[in-house]
Amino acid sequence: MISPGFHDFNGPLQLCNHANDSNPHNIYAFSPPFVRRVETALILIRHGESMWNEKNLFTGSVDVPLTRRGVEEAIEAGKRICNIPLDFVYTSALIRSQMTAVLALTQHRCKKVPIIMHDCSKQAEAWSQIYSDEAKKQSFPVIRAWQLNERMYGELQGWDKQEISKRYGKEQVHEWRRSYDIPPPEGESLEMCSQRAVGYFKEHIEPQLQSGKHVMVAAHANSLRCIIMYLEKLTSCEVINLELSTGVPLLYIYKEGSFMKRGSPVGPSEAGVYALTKSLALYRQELDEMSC
Ligand SMILES: O=C(O)[C@H](O)COP(=O)(O)O
Repeated sequence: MISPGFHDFNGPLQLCNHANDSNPHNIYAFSPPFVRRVETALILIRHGESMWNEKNLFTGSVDVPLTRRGVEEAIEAGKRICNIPLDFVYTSALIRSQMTAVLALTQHRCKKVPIIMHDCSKQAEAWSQIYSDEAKKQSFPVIRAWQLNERMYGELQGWDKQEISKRYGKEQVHEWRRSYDIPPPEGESLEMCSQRAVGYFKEHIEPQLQSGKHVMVAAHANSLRCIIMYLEKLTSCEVINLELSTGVPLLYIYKEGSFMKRGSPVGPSEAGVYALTKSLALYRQELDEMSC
């Protein structure tokens, strides 16, 4: 199966002759003449339900897998994003976000294979090389980064959330969980988490979007809350009310240096949930034609 053409841009703006450009995804604005402007998709997804979400325990940096329901949420999420173009996938170093990403990607209509990148040592990198260009083309590189991990919950990790509320009071616990700059005991505040998560996003993910690549990030409630705070320019007061459900993909379009939210699928299907841009609708149409 030939996969629909993903962009292969070298930079945010390129000079090109659109008259000869037969790939409908490679183009957006035509002004001024011959200047191509990049418009790319960014999907953010919090992992599906984990075994400690189910038990209502503070999890943070503890590496806990998905429940069966979490697995189902990830597959369902995959169905909702199966028509959105993707080139790169980023996850945290924690298994719950990796399970979510990989399960969701099994549903993608382009049928690419998610391949986990191993770059912890030169040998690991060398031994996981792919030598066939065709196999490379038919894969989603899955890049893991500890910087996208859940905020470190310090001495709350492993404790029941309700029990901690009884012990320290609801207000105190809400402050630890939702405030911007107050860390839980020996843990990270959202601000501290933001320094590494948003730092990584700016350094590694934003340049991919700028160069025309479509990206999915599978991460955690709080590492995503601070990334969304950055994308949507939320204040430290506004971010207090930002809640993310497990396994619900959010779609943003990156264009000319800014991020536009295009929807959060809450219904049972993609239809009427995402407002597809013209280029995303063309990508979907191409997938439809290929599967006829
Ligand atoms: O780490 C955890 O316990 C959860 O993933 C997120 O925590 P929260 O519900 O306090 O945001």
